[in-house]
Amino acid sequence: MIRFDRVAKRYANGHVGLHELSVHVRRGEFLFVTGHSGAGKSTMMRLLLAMERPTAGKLLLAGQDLGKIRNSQIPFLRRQIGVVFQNHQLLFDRSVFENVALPLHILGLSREEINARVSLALERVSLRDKAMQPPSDLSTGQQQRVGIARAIVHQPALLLADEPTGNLDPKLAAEIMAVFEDINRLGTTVIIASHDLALIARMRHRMLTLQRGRLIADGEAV
Ligand SMILES: Nc1ncnc2c1ncn2[C@@H]1O[C@H](COP(=O)(O)OP(=O)(O)OP(=O)(O)O)[C@@H](O)[C@H]1O
Repeated sequence: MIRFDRVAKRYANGHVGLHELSVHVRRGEFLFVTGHSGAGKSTMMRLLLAMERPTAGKLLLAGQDLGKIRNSQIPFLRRQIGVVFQNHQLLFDRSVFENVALPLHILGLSREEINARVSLALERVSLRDKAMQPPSDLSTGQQQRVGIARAIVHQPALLLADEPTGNLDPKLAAEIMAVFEDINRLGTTVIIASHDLALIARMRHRMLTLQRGRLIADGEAV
């Protein structure tokens, strides 16, 4: 599904985000990306979202060459991707339902279709009973699950998460990871950037380790 072929990213200020990264991610995989601050994790995510372009090499996502993608094609690319942030960026003056429905309004779906898809997404994160409440009534872990529901409501093939458990205690972090595993079991490819090696080691998935923009390990965490 994703192929980084000697992809490099050098920013305009001369900082190097990635040096010649070569990685293949199959459809349906669950993958962690780890490494110290500045290792290149967010650069990988931004390249996949076409927020940045490679300065060398070739990056393919579902057959599309992201080095050559036209700006007009980027919104279509992003419809295939869901993104979860550490700071879930919910709107506190709207209900949980309305927060999750936002990406669907942008797609211009009918009211019935929106209701059905939001219900399904809230079901996946076990929050159907909270639909009409504002996010401020929810716990931190529940708010993060609303962020995940919003990221999957348009049924993306790929889910990216950048430090999704950064603010959570270990028990809540493990619960959030279990939600990602459930979503992955339904066929979505999941890529999670995380510093939390203890949590990653318990989960037994493939892990890429980056160091100063270079891939230094690729395999199950031990
Ligand atoms: N927009 C930018 N402009 C210039 N340099 C950047 C930019 N974004 C990242 N970099 C540089 O690229 C390198 C990799 O940064 P990146 O943010 O990808 O690392 P990271 O592994 O996600 O770190 P963190 O865990 O702190 O988020 C760093 O040297 C950083 O300074």
